[in-house]
Amino acid sequence: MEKNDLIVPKDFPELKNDTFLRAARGEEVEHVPVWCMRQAGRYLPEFRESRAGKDFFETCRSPEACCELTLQVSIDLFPQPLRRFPFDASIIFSDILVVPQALGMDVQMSPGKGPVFPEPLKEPDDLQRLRPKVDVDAELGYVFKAITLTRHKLEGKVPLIGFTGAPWTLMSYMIEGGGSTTHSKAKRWLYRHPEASHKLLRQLTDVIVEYLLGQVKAGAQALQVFESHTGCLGPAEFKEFSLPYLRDIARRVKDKLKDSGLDNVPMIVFAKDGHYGLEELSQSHYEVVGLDWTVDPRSARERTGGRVSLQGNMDPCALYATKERISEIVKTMVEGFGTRGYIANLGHGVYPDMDPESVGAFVEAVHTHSRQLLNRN
Ligand SMILES: Cc1c2[nH]c(c1CCC(=O)O)Cc1[nH]c(c(CCC(=O)O)c1C)Cc1[nH]c(c(CCC(=O)O)c1C)Cc1[nH]c(c(C)c1CCC(=O)O)C2
Repeated sequence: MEKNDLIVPKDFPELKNDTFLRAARGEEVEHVPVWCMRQAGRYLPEFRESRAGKDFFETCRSPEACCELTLQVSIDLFPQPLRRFPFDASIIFSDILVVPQALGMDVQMSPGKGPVFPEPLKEPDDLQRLRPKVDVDAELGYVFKAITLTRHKLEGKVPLIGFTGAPWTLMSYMIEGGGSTTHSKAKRWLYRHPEASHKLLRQLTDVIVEYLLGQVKAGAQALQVFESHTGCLGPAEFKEFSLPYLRDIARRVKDKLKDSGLDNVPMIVFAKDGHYGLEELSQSHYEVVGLDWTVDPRSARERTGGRVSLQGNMDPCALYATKERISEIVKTMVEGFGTRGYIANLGHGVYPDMDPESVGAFVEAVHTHSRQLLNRN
């Protein structure tokens, strides 16, 4: 790709539904916007069909495939039954592990097992295996291309969210070599090799900042930072090894957007199971804090003191309930958060065995109940 492709303003179609962006900024809305993490995922038969027999990261490297997978759930582009739900935002199809790949690590997606790093980092000396300087445009330009293409093809129907994994979550994958319940190999580094840990976290942060900027230049209208592995840290480790980098990312992305004359975009931080850090997260330069289902909506509002919009947080497993029960749960959730400065979502991704109809019921319940509440006020 030509370098210049990445910075040209691209005459994108005008945005028609900006409810998600308004809610992120705490502005008035006609209904509460809703989207789901992993909304373009294996719970959809059409997704399984398009992905069938194809290597996961090869799919990620194809802008056309990423665009199609994103659009499948997002807009009225395909004839029924392929068109799905009236989500208020779309998230680009990709993965957080493309960043360790850009740093030079091999990552495979093993069907039924999840991500695998054949040669994880074992000791601080292994940091020498990483590229000291990453040319983000060269290594991750395929994501930027996918974003530009998808933004055009969305025809302004809903905004497009870009994303990244946060430094601690990526570091833990790079050391564990895949999923883990204890994260003990990665946590061993925090306790035994704190300096090397900070070195790696800084290196990841530098790449992530460039990566997010590239996504905005390519057309992303909001950004979500996934700190999926907050739950295995305690408050002290979180404050030392996660929070400073999360803050640095938001501050640097915003400063650089300003310096480049680009408009600010709302940023969402989702630190899964990081309830202990809610106060700090709401003072970290993000417009939105994403919540998992272990946090009570009213208490989250109190603890974040109106400083940020909130996103979340229905237990994904509630999608196993009947439609009527889903509707009740959603009603309680929306009442708890209130309709202002709120983006409805699940507390984590949709699981592959979930019924698409239940996702539809969730989306409809958010729109219906929030409209009723707003009309009453
Ligand atoms: C930890 C993490 C990963 N990836 C991601 C996270 C952070 C969110 C979280 O906490 O879950 C983020 C991610 N991964 C994917 C997206 C796309 C956008 C969306 O949310 O719809 C996003 C935002 C696609 C994907 N990423 C993956 C899939 C499923 C694999 C496939 O399609 O073959 C999808 C749709 C694979 C993946 N990628 C990852 C894992 C653990 C897995 C395996 C999951 C499994 O096996 O169920 C790493």
